[in-house]
Amino acid sequence: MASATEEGTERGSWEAALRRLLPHGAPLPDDEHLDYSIAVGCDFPPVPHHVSEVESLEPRGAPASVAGGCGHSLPDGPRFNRRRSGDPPRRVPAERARSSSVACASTEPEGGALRSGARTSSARGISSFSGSARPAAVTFGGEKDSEEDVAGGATAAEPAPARERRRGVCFRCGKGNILKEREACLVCDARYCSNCVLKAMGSMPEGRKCVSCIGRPIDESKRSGLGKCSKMLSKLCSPLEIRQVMKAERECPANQLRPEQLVVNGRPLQQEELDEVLGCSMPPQKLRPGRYWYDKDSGLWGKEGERPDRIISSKLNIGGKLQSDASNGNTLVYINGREITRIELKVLKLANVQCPRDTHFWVYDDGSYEEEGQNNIRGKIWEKASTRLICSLFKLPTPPENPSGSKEDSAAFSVRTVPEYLEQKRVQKLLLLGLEGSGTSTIFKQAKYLYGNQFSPEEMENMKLMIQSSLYRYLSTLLEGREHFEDEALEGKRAGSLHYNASSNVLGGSEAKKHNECVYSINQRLKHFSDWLLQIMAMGDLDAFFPAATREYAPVVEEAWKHPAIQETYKRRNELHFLPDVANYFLDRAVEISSNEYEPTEKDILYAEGFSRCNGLAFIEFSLDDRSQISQHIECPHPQTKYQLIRVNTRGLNEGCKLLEMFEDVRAIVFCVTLSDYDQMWPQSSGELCNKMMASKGLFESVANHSSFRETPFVLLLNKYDAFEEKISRVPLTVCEWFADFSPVKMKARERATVHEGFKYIQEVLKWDDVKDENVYGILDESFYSTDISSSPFFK
Ligand SMILES: Nc1nc2c(ncn2[C@@H]2O[C@H](COP(=O)(O)OP(=O)(O)OP(=O)(O)O)[C@@H](O)[C@H]2O)c(=O)[nH]1
Ligand SMILES: [Mg+2]
Repeated sequence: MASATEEGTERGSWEAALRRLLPHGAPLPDDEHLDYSIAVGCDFPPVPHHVSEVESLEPRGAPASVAGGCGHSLPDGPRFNRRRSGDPPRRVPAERARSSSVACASTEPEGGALRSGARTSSARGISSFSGSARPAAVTFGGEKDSEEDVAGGATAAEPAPARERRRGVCFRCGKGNILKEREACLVCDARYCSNCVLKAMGSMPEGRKCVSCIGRPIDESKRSGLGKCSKMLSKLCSPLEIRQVMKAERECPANQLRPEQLVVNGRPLQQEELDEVLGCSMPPQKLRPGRYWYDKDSGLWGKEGERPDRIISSKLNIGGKLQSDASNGNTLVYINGREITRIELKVLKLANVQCPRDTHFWVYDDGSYEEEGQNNIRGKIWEKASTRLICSLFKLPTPPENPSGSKEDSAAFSVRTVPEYLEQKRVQKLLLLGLEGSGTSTIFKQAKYLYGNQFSPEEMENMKLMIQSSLYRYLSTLLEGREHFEDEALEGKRAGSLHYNASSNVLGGSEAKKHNECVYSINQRLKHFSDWLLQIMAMGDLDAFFPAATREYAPVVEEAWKHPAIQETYKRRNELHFLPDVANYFLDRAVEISSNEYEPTEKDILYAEGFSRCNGLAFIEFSLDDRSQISQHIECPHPQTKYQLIRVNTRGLNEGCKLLEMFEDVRAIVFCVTLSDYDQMWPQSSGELCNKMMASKGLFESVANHSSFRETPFVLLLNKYDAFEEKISRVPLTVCEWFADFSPVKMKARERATVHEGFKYIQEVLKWDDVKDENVYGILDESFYSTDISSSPFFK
């Protein structure tokens, strides 16, 4: 009853107001045909004269905040939003319309809001944003506006207002579908379309937050995305604005961790302790609220109950006393009082540290260690490269190679902000994989040359032996092919002459010889050599004969290679599936290569198959020091981001790819496929031959489906494009059934420029992956970013 009376009064008053607007005596339009006026906000060019400004109102007792905030320009959408009697209350869109009908006083944060529609590239005073109190704004009219607009009085610890969510719908205009990009509020996760985001977030003094969420703490799941710009925002704002907003997002006090959120060695931190952790030269990365343990002497740091996660600066006075069960170890071996975990013990043993049960070690921050009470340093744990590699494989931390104790470094650190510093310290692991012959070693070697790593004398020696022994491998493939072609040719000959022989009856000695020889025939001496070599190859004993046999047989190798029968065989190399196209490059110089004095040139090294004879695991670290075109608009990893390129020999990958479990934490997998393999054959594990491209596909699928890489981005490199181009005119692509939907990166591993471009491309993929990091923007937000790599300048 009461509401019916209210509605009657409301109706009477707006009718009276309308009557005053209409010409005298004009009838009121009936409800159904009533045409509402719509006022739309627009940005006019600035007027040349000064327009006096109205002081903002600060009504006493009025709620001091606005939902769906706005800047100076009028928000677009209806100014009047009158509900007709009888209409059901609209849900989310109605609330949004209400917030857009709110008029804002001109008290936006200093520097001005990013204006709707128009982009301003003027610099904004970020320092004045940070932590400044929220400006008051006046609200007019809407029913119960104050209910959701309480941020002005919010304290940092207050939870964000719950918002009604509808997937894919913009929280402000209510439009959109799940495929459209949305920018999310770091506090309440409200998502806005590109038309509304600047209106809803204003000038973003604390980064991407709705105006009503300013001053509130961020949703912790979004912490790792602080300061990482989205594609959407980078399109809407100028690079300068982006930099400032992202800086504010990273550095404003409201977005920082609070000390009590961190419990170290069982005790919550005080503000000074948190400052000490964040301000030290090696702070923990991606710090999130939680319980941690910290070993002051070694700098080891980890989550409570877990193995060490990293090494941070030592000697920080933070938290409580380190407990023996801090990492939940059960090995009866102790480091600085903490019982270490099984994995740590394993690594210590691999590093040749004697550690029987009940050993108590003191370990210092440089890795030197001694047994408790013995006063005798026994060595340094992380000194050897092999130990560091093992640690990185088992995901155990190692101290930086160049300890940052040096004066220069600490001075540099102190002027940098912590987030910048953290970006720099990141080492992103890239795993390089591919079927044998796919060029992984060549890319690895190119990366080594490109990014300033030298081959050690030991590696050079290995390479030399590898090249020398490969001569025999190539020759044996040719000799085997020769035998086969010879048999084939003689059989044909015999079959052809059967009729002739039968009629002529007798065959003289020279005639018989003619019929037992063909272009593929060789003399007795070479035949002996051929039989010997093929026998060794069949037994898989090639390596046992080298380097001893190398020099001794070099002239025979040369003679065999130059023999017309072998040259004829070489002409049919397409039929010899295991003869690589570099065979002639090395066989032409058999004597020179076999000599003791031979030193492989850079070209020889790149042309050689593989990296070393044992072809095990290899890794290098490098950083890309330039910024690509794409990264100009998107906040990207610091140019000093380090990459660790790990190359694994795929021969070790059989048996369910168990080895791959060690590489769970790689940031990306670079999988190489040789384009020119589409007509090659390859022996499967059963020994049966199959198309090599299909074998590559099989390996790719098994790696891509491996449980360790569910979230890992893959980059597919289609390699040996030059060989492919040459082949495609001769052999139709249709001989292979696999050419479906993938996004290729073409690569000529022998050309440095393309390898460099390739790595820059990989860098971009990682950046996109960072941007879409689901922790940051919500798991279901598939629409948030676009990885349309065809827009990449590196996509050719
Ligand atoms: N034509 C051509 N040959 C290439 C290219 N990249 C590599 N190769 C050659 O292909 C052969 C095999 O390359 P590798 O780098 O050994 O490939 P891999 O088999 O993945 O590496 P390993 O498993 O260590 O042997 C070598 O002779 C390379 O010189 C390329 O882009 N074009
Ligand atoms: Mg190889």
